[in-house]
This record gives sequence, C-alpha cells and structure tokens, in this order.
Amino acid sequence: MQSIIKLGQTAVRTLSTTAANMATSSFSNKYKFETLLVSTPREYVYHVEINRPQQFNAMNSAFWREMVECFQAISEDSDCRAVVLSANGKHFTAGLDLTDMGPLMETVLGDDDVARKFRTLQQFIKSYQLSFTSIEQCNKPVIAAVHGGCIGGGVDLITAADIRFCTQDAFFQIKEVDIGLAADVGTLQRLPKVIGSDSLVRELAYTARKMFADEAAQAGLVSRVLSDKQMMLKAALETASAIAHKSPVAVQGTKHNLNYARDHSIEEGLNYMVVWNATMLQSEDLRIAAMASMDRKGPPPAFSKL
Ligand SMILES: CCC/C=C/C=C/C(=O)SCCNC(=O)CCNC(=O)[C@H](O)C(C)(C)COP(=O)(O)OP(=O)(O)OC[C@H]1O[C@@H](n2cnc3c(N)ncnc32)[C@H](O)[C@@H]1OP(=O)(O)O
Repeated sequence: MQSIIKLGQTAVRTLSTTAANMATSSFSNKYKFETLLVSTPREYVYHVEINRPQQFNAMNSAFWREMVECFQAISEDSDCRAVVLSANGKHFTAGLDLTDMGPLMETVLGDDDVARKFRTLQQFIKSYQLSFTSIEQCNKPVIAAVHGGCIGGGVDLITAADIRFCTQDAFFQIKEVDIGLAADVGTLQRLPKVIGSDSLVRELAYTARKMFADEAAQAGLVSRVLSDKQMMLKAALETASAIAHKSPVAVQGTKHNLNYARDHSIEEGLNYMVVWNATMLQSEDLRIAAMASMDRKGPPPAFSKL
C-alpha cells in the first residue's frame, strides 16, 4: 500500500514538473524575439526590454514588427497584469535605425507613379504607427522606464505608455525635424495630451532640443525621476506589482476608460462608462475586492485571471 502511495506521489510530482516545464517552454516560444527580451520578474508582471544595446536600441524593421507581436500577445495573456518596458545599453533608444532605411528609400526614390508610391508609404507608416499604438491598446498597463537618451521614435513610443519613470541622466528629444521629417508615429498626437503645454510641445518639436529629466518631470512627461537605472527598475517593478495585485477587471477597465475619456468629450466618456460598468459591476472581482477592503486583517484578495 505504502509503495502504491509513493508511486502516486512521484507521478503527481512528475506531472506537475512536466506541466511547469511546458508552461515555461510555451512562454519562451511565445515571447522569443530578436530585438526584445521578455521575462516575468514578479507574479503577474512582465518585463519587456528593448535589446539592441550595441546599436543604442535603434529601431530596425524587426523591432517595428516585434513590438506589435509582443504587445498584442501580452494584451491577451491572462498571466500578465502589468508591464515594465525598459531598454538595455547606454541609451533607451537612438530612435529610427538610420542604417536600416533601405525599403523606405527604395520606394521614395523608385520609379513608381506618385499614387502607387503613396499607397506603399501609407501602409508602411501605418504599420509603424501600430508598433506603438499596440502599447496603448494593450489591455494591461505599461510603465516605460527610461534611461539615457530617448530620441525620435523613443518619444513616440513612451507617449503611448500608461506611466513613465526616468533616471536622472535621461533626456528626451523630438529629433525627427533634424532628419527632415514631421514625427509621424505618435509624438505629435499624444505628447500634447500627456504634457498639456502646446507651447512646450511645439518648442521641442520645432527645435529638437534635449529636454532633461527634471524638466520632463516638471512638464508631467514622467511622474518619477530616480537616481539611476537600478533604482528606476526597482520602482517600476514595485509599481507594476502593486497594480498586478489589484482586480484585473478594475485595472483594465480603468485603462480602457481613461483612454476613451482622453479622446472624447466628458459627456461621451460618462455615457461610455455607464455601458462599461453596467457589465463589469456584475464581475466577481467587485465582491472579492469589497470584502477584502472591509476585512483588513484577512488575506489579500485573490482574483481570477483575465
Ligand atoms: C516611418 C518612420 C517612422 C519613425 C520615425 C522615427 C524617427 C526618428 O527616430 S528621428 C531620430 C533618429 N535618430 C537620431 O537622429 C539619433 C542620432 N544620434 C544621436 O543623437 C547620438 O548618436 C546618440 C545620442 C544616440 C548617441 O550619442 P553617443 O555620443 O553616445 O554616441 P555617438 O558617438 O554619437 O554614436 C555612436 C554610433 O552610433 C551611431 N548611431 C547613433 N544613432 C543612430 C541611429 N539612430 N541609427 C543608426 N546609427 C546610429 C552613430 O552614427 C555612431 O556610429 P559610428 O560613427 O559608426 O560609431
């Protein structure tokens, strides 16, 4: 009898190890990228790192494609409730990879008729815009953690995030004007809504001057400035973890409705909220969170995955 029980226990252990291994390998396959590293440093928290340090994380065609794949996957991944997005190497990003503009220049300089060129470029720019819109559309809040230079496309990227922290050595530069472009993947649309000062946005966008950490905090572009990268990641992961322990129904609904409110009138936002919560108030999360709030000595609330 004893040996049958032991055999059963071994089988259960083997099965759970196999299940854990399968989960790990499915995670690694799903989040295997050339330009991004994805890890799970805390329960329900994913850490996405832009990982082209030798190139200052300049944005090449693989990066533009992989950002969409990564954030669309995270959006639907119920094991993730909050994301920290940082970068490896000396700078957060040097923006568009100026050595990887072949396909763009081929179209621009090609012999095609102007209308055909327009159609190709339209698709090209739209697909690049989606790389950062996928952060905004991700169901899970994204905290951008910026160190060093955040240049050109970097500003487009971080304005699509929910929360921004930076290090004392960080600087932000809307550099597109220096390469003969109007910034076209989000800065001009989102930055005015993030920092509220149209005058400052225009000054930065027309001159391409660097905005350093203290000014970025004063302007509201970042909500926290930390002494160095280690302290910043610690703060970002703690914030993500705090979010990840709240009701996912409440957090995801809050993100969705804040985005909606930003893009609509107050009346439209309130009407949308009614429709949203007329459904979501029926969620079990409301009962679980309310009970836990009342019973402060009890265990922290546990919510189902979403
Ligand atoms: C449809 C398109 C949508 C997207 C649009 C996006 C547009 C943009 O992002 S516009 C901005 C483009 N980026 C730049 O203009 C960055 C210019 N670079 C810099 O300001 C500095 O190099 C930087 C602050 C990044 C680093 O300065 P640091 O002093 O630390 O190093 P450097 O000696 O200047 O640079 C070392 C080598 O890196 C090369 N490099 C820098 N940035 C880029 C880049 N964006 N793409 C490709 N290569 C880059 C730099 O040329 C040096 O190379 P080498 O001379 O061979 O050592």
